[in-house]
Amino acid sequence: MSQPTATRKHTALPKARTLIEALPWLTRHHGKTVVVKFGGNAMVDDELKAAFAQDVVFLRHAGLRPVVVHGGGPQISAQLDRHGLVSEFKAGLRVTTDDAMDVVRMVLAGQVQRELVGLLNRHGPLAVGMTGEDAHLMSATKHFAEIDGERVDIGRVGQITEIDTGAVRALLDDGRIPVVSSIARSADDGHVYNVNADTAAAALAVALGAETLMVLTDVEGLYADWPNSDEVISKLTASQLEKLLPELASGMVPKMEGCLYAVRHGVTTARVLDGRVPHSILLEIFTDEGIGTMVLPDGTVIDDKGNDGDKGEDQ
Ligand SMILES: Nc1ncnc2c1ncn2[C@@H]1O[C@H](COP(=O)(O)OP(=O)(O)O)[C@@H](O)[C@H]1O
Ligand SMILES: CC(=O)N[C@@H](CCC(=O)OP(=O)(O)O)C(=O)O
Repeated sequence: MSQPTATRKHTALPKARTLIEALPWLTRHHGKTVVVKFGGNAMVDDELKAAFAQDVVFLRHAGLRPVVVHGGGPQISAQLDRHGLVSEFKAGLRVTTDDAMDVVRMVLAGQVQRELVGLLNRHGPLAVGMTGEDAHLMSATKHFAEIDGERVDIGRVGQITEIDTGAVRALLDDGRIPVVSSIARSADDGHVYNVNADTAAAALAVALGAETLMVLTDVEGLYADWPNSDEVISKLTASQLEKLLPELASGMVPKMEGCLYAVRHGVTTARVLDGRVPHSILLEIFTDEGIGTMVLPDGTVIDDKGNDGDKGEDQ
């Protein structure tokens, strides 16, 4: 019998290279908890939402423990509008009247969460939806906004006082994917509170001892000089971010405050990603590229090339 003279050229070989590129990241993140916040502004179309669900299921099958916290600001505003209620934001937070609270809860828990759970569960019996009310996941007291040194009443907006991670951990241990709406049970008056989803995601990441907080939004990352320039800050330390905070506007305020809180309380990296890019989660976690903005704890050395102790180190 004759021996083959040359190795056959397999057209699928680049796919193997892509898979192998992911190996160090698979090793690094195995068994780690990742809190992924999916912002309402990033839920642009059905295709993107389906790609988001695929990525999260991929993380789960790759041995990570993903937890989804979702937003829905634009969806809430649209529904309020249909009810003839106006949307007003103060210090980046929705002024939430009792009537608006009913709408917030209906849209987040009844629409956005249900849709994401449905998309994830196309891939198997994985996702379980919950709000902060379930099993005392998130308790809150009334939050007052601070504007120009004044304490301003913004209605039923909550400040998280306690997180009971028991139910989320039980779901993760059972191989499920918790999908959390940012509504908290009230620790002071028996009702519920509206919590900004970035704030909720950061608090949950800390309480779970997550390795990564990933925030998907509708911009490429944190712009150094928004809205004048599209230069994205690729990496910064907690202290560098703290200095920038007073210059930030609108939705970026709770987002970056959340990232800062997370890395100051044990989360290894907090990242802001462009949710409009299909499969941005996989690109960020499993490739050498790294997209968006990464916030690292103080003490991480970032050199001129933007290298640090994360991407590229293990190669
Ligand atoms: N420095 C900045 N870099 C990027 N975006 C910024 C910045 N400052 C303010 N923004 C605004 O913050 C928005 C993202 O926050 P938000 O609208 O709350 O999104 P999400 O629904 O994803 O939470 C961006 O679309 C942009 O308009
Ligand atoms: C208090 C407060 O502002 N809550 C937010 C909750 C939803 C949210 O945060 O959604 P995004 O992540 O899409 O912005 C709101 O009512 O819009």
